[in-house]
This record gives sequence, C-alpha cells and structure tokens, in this order.
Amino acid sequence: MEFLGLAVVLVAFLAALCLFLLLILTFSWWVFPNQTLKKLKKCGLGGPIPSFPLGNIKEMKRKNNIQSSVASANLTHDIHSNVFPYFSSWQKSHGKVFVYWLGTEPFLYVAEPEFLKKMSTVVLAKRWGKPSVFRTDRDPMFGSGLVMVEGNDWVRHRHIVAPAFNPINLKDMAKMMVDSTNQMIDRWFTRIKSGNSEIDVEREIIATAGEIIARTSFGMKDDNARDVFDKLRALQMTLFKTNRYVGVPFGKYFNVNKTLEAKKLGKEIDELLLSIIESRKKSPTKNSQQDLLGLLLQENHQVDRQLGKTLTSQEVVDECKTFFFGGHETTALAITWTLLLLAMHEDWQNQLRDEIRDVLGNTEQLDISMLAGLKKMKWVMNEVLRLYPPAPNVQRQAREDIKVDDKTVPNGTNMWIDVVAMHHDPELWGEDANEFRPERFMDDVNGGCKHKMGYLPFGFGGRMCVGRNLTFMEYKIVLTLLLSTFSFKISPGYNHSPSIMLSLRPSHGLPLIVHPL
Ligand code: HEM
Repeated sequence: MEFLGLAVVLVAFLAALCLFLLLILTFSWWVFPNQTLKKLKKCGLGGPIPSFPLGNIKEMKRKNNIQSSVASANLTHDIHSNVFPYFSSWQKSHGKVFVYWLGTEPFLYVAEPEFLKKMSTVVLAKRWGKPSVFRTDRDPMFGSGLVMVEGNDWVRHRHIVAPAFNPINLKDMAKMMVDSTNQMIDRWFTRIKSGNSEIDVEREIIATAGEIIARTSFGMKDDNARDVFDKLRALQMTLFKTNRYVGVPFGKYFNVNKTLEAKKLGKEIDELLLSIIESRKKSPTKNSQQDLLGLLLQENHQVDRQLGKTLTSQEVVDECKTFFFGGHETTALAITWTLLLLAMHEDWQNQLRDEIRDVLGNTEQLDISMLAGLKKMKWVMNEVLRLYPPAPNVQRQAREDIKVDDKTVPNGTNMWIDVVAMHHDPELWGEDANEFRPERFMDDVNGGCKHKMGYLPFGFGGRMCVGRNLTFMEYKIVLTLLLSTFSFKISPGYNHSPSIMLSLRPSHGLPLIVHPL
C-alpha cells in the first residue's frame, strides 16, 4: 500500500516536471518568438515569413544549393548574389533592413550604413551583446575569449589583450613570419622542379598562416604546442565541415557525434594550453616574451598589480584559441584573394614588384621598419578586403530596446550586418563597385565610399578587430617574399565560386600557375 502511494507521488511529480518543461519550451520557442515577431512587424520591420521550427533556414538552404561556379575566363567580382543568394533575393522585396529567422531566433539584417550609424551612436561597444546562439555554437573555439565576451568582462579582456598587438611588440614576431613563409617557398620550388607548376595556393597559405599564428600566439617550441596546433585544426574541421542548425530547437543534437567530438577536442586543447601557461608562469624568464601568450601574461601581471583586474588562466587559454581561430584563416584568405586578383592583373603584380624593389631593395634581409613604405601594397590589400572580405558579416545582439527613427529594435534581437552587400553596393561605391581598382584608396582610407560605415573589413566601433596590425605585417611580409620570388597566372582549371564557410573562401581552392622569376 505504502509502495503504491509512493509510486503515485512519483508519477505525479514526473508529470508535473514534464508539464513544467513543456511550458518553458513552449514559451521560449513559440510564445516569446511570436511576441518579438509581432513587435518587429508593428514598428515596420518586414521580412520573409518564418515557419516553426526552422524559421527561414529551409529557404536559405534551398537557395544555397543553386549557387553557381564560373570558369576563370568569365570571372566576375559581383559575388553577393552567389555567396548570400537568400539575402540578395530578400533585399529585392524587403529593402536593406529586414528581419529573418534562424530557427526561433530573430535576426535583423542590415546592409544600410546609415541605419548602422544611427544604432551605433545610441549603443556603444560594451553595451552590445554577441548573439547567444553563436556563443553556444562556437564555445569550443572561442570560449570566453575577446570575440565573445560582453559588458564589463569585454572591457577587462580588451584592456589586457589590446597592448599585446601594438606594433612595437609585433616587430619581434616578424622573424617567425619570414621563416614560415620561406619554408613554404622552398616547398613550392621543390614542386616546380619536379615539373608541377600548378599550386593550390589557398591550401598552402592557410597551412602557413596557421603555423604563423600558432608560433606568434603561443610559440611552437615544444611538443605540447605542436599538439595544440594539430588539435585546433582538427577542431576547426569538425565544426565547419558539418551541417549545423544554429537557432533551431535541439539543433546541436542533429549531429551528436560531431558535437561530442568538438567538445572532447576543446577539452584536450584547454588542458594542453593550461599546462603551457602553468610552465611559463613557473619560469617566466625561460620563455622570452616574444609571442602573444608571453605578452598577455606580462600584461596580466602588470594590470594585476595596478588594478587587480586580471584574466584567469582559463581566460588566457580562451584568448589563445581566439587568436588562432580569429586570426589565421582571415589573414590567409586576404593573401589568397590577393593572389587571385594579382594573377588576373599582371600590371598590378608588376607595380607591386617595382615598389618592393624601390622601398626594400634586397629582400633577403627584410627590413621590417621599411614595410610601412609599401603604399601601393596597402591600397591593393584594402581593395581585396573590399571585394572579398574574409569576415563577410559582423554580428551583434541588442541588450536593450534600440530606437532608430520611428523603428524600435527590441532587446534580444540579433543583428547580421552584411559586409559583402555593403562593399559591393553601387549606391555607395559608384558604377565600378565590382571592379578591382586599388587606386580608389590612394587618397582616401575609405576608398571613396559615400558613407563612412559602408567599408567594414575589420568591423566597427570599440569592438573593431584587435589583431589588424598583426594582419598588416603578415600580409606585407608574405606578399613581399612571394612576389619577389614568383610570378602568378590563373590555372585554366580554376572555378570561381566564393562561398561562406564562416569566412569567405574559394569553394574549390585556388590553383595558380606559379613560375620562379
Ligand atoms: C584579414 C584579417 C582579419 C579580418 C578580416 C578580421 C576581421 C574581424 C572582424 C570583422 C571583427 C569583428 C569586429 C566587430 O565585431 O565589430 C574582428 C574582431 C576580432 N579579431 Fe579580427 N580580423 C582579422 C585578423 C585578426 C587577427 C590576426 C587576430 C588575432 C591574432 C584577430 C583577432 C580578433 C579579435 C580578438 C576580435 C574581437 C575584438 C573585440 O570584440 O573586441 N583578427 N576581426
């Protein structure tokens, strides 16, 4: 009898628990999103109609599947409708600011710099959030590194991380960049000598930039560091070679194996990095402060004494991972797309070679302090980052209601700022928006864009990319060494199909015909 009574109580308790859970899920996936949808509609923000539970994902996937690739002879830089076919088509019916849905998460699409300016005059850096759905999805990569933290935590991280990237500190890292690039050049020579002058430069440069970022972030002297590097690359493959359903209820369980594998790799990387940090803390003088980790620990120590606001060891680990994931592919792609554009424009290849000769003379002993004199190379970089921005979008999340003219963006709305669209918009750049014209940056750092927020390769406001000085240096070093050694032509086998895999990449690599000069 007593047992029966207990069983009834247990069943009742479980039923109540299930009902409670069901209520929570109904509210978070159905009631709240619908309330937000109504609010957004009421203040005039339209967009494609979402359906439960995928939002607009189905339509996005369908449109993505009809992406085209173009043979090298017909190559065009008018890429927006190819890389973001759904945004390009929704823009036609809903304008440059509208709402779309990833699962049950509303995203405000913005390709209108004036709207962005108005929002960012109301909301300053530390009051912006980063979309919670991406924070969860990318946790094994960034943890609570600078890219993802918010509020006062972001201020504390930025305060400690930013000084590590000042140009004086970066100078010490130039030798690592030269060494890794020279190793790649030697590999290319061996390939060419064996009769194979077609090289997939994307693959090669991503591998070299990965090595450079690992060396500049946490050194590569010991086996632990090499192990971290290999595991970081494996983690990246695991996360981005899978079909992910961000924002969809239970989306991460659609690929349980991959999710678990990413978690496991993330944990192993953390443990290895922690052991490197602990060993450095124990004998700080043994490892010179030349890499970013050394600089972070040094800065942490100084801030510790002044303010007591330091990074924990786990936060330092997350910053090392953030540098790796935020820094290597973006820089590698800037160089890769540059080689494509230079292969198409032999005149610019020659102009840069002349400039290198005039400014640097003998490149065997590269004088880093002279790199600033490579002005044309900087115009070329700016133009490449305009046409093929490696970071094709910037994301934010509203942490308060934001009023822009007669519209209110409700607290909690995610933002997707479409950098590719703005960089190719003829209303901002003129009729030659899709042409490669580096000289537009000759007298104007904004390349003649009609709105100062229309050119955002490194983001905007206080959260602008902290690593851009490192990129400028690496870009100039790698390109100087390559252009002084080889000439480049497009391989007839190249298919032009830029696509988004977190960054903007050539879908089928970049095979170029490479000849020693
Ligand atoms: C061509 C190369 C690069 C591009 C295109 C790029 C682009 C960006 C963009 C668009 C943002 C977002 C800014 C925002 O939210 O407004 C960003 C932030 C960031 N980038 Fe980069 N990046 C590059 C290189 C690097 C490198 C080399 C590193 C480090 C080694 C780095 C580390 C970071 C970090 C830590 C942030 C977060 C800053 C913050 O939220 O305070 N990036 N980057």
